[in-house]
Amino acid sequence: MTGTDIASPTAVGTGSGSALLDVRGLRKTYQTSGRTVEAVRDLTFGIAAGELACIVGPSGAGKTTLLKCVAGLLTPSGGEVVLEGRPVLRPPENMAVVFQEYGRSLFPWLSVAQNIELPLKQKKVPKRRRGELVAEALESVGLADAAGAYPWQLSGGMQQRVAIARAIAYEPAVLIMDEPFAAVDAQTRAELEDLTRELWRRLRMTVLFVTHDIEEAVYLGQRVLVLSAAPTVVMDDTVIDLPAEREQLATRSDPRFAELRAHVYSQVQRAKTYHRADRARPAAGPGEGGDG
Ligand SMILES: Nc1ncnc2c1ncn2[C@@H]1O[C@H](COP(=O)(O)OP(=O)(O)OP(=O)(O)O)[C@@H](O)[C@H]1O
Repeated sequence: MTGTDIASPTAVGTGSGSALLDVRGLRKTYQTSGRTVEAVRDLTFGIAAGELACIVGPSGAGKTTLLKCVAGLLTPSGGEVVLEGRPVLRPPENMAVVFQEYGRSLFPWLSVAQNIELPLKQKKVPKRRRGELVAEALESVGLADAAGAYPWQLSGGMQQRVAIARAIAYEPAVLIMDEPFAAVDAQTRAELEDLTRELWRRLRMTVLFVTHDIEEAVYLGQRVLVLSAAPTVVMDDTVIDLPAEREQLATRSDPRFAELRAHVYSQVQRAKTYHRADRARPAAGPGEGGDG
């Protein structure tokens, strides 16, 4: 399943039946005005309960397509996504998504607290419990004082904290994050990365985190999956064997961090041309096990 053949980073098996989230032979082809775009060719991997897995890949690799299928927002052309043993056919109740575009994901006419409370109302959480969850979530992201503010009164980084608070208040089993920090400044980004890891460890959620940023993937993840250029397959799947306690300066200057970053970087470079080079060869290797 993996293109990892160097001695250092550890390759892991994927697509196991015991995973909380299983992506099995996923395919997605878009049909638009007579044009056919094969976005995802064959994706098979599994995410274990409580795991924090990062996904990287070249632009246009199909990361968003994958996440939309996982979140039940898009119907696959083939294969399936299975969550807790059940096929995902619509947005699952126990999943929350944080998108990059925080500006568009929060309702400007609702206060911060009301934004966080809205999905809880839809989930029919009793009023008293809703209040507790909103307060706890705001406290967790360091925004206890901003409950009554409106999103447009907050900085970009604060708005993204609200989006994270809304996701965790929902108490999802799986948290999907689609390039959530791409639009914030470097300092805020580092803080939000640490917040993500802290919340993940404390709340024991399963997190699937998509990013363009290889360093971010290695810093955050327990595991990094590299997708090829579209039509997409999983090219590489590497365990990030850094200590669980991560710290921006110390972790990033760890020689092991540099090795892992170099490995993932080389895989992403390979991913960019994978299909061009692969066309001449029969379909095999990374991604095998799907239905092609
Ligand atoms: N609605 C659509 N109709 C037709 N083609 C689409 C549609 N959405 C995505 N695609 C195509 O599918 C491929 C994968 O797109 P996708 O947005 O999933 O990639 P991505 O890895 O998320 O990209 P980026 O990193 O640039 O955000 C691209 O070739 C894209 O043009």
